[in-house]
Amino acid sequence: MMPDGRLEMLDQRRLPAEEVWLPMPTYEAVADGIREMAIRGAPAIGIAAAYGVALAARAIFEQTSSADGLEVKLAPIYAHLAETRPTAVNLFWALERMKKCVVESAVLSGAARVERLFEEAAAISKEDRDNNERMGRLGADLFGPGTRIMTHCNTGGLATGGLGTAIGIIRALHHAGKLEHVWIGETRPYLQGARLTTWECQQDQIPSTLITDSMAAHFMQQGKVDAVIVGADRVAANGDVANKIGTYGLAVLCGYHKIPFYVAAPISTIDMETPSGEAIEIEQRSPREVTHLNGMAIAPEGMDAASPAFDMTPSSLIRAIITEDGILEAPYDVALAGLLG
Ligand SMILES: CSC[C@H]1O[C@H](OP(=O)(O)O)[C@H](O)[C@@H]1O
Repeated sequence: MMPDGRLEMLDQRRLPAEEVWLPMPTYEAVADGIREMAIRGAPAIGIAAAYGVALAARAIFEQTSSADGLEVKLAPIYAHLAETRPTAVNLFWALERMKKCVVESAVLSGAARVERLFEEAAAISKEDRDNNERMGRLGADLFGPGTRIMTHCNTGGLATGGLGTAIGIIRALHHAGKLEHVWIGETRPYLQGARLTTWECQQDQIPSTLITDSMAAHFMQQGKVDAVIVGADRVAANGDVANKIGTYGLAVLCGYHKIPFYVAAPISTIDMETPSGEAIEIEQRSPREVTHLNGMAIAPEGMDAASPAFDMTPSSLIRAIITEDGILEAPYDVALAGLLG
């Protein structure tokens, strides 16, 4: 959110080559940005959707000179934003929180009510930033000096409201002088690792190496990985985790190589309404994201391709789930219920 009240988002599809800020004048623009992954990352998607609701309320007020009846008038906007991507629970968590704010702000009128919604969206973003810092400190305490971490996808500032989840822990380790190296998985097909995590690590001068997804097992076998830390898009009530495609394979490799596999996730990514990983909807994206790279075909014309954007890691493969309010261990159903009281 710019000082003059305009919303802009860094177009993550253009990184690392170009830093292009996209104006987000309407909730439709926000929805397009989420759907097309200009903005991506579970917490960041939730924050963007929250601002999308506030933008819609401002448009209604400007068009009708009234902020009355927003509870009804915003219903199609919630639905439009909810249809963008199905897996990251943060999107739905943020929309529910904004719905609650809309109801509670009915005591206000006009511009004051609209301003209250922007304040709530800003609060969601700030809370995520603060949560990242707490999660970073808690996670960094798990490791000693000379730690070598492997990570997948992008879970940093581009994906959250702050320093990141898994990358927030990596940053905390680096700042504590305990991080020897980070192995960054490229994360085909969108290349969040190759394009975004590398960009963030270079900015912070974090010692790191980009590897292809197919190299992960090799470096584990070479004894060069002390732990794997990844993010999450949805944590089910039994501790199963949906995260970027390729996560499950890393967890299985960790089990074989006896390397601890950690998930870093804020409480806003925990979904106690979903009993287990089987119930999590896995987003299926365009096969073109697999058959093309920067618009250039890398597979024969007409070749079918699968493009599940996420996979599900069973809780049995997870050493601990690191949240801003504590580090959870199995049995996760008990630990999660205890955390969320
Ligand atoms: C802290 S980001 C969490 C999660 O979101 C990413 O998915 P996407 O890039 O498709 O939005 C990835 O799964 C990260 O681990």
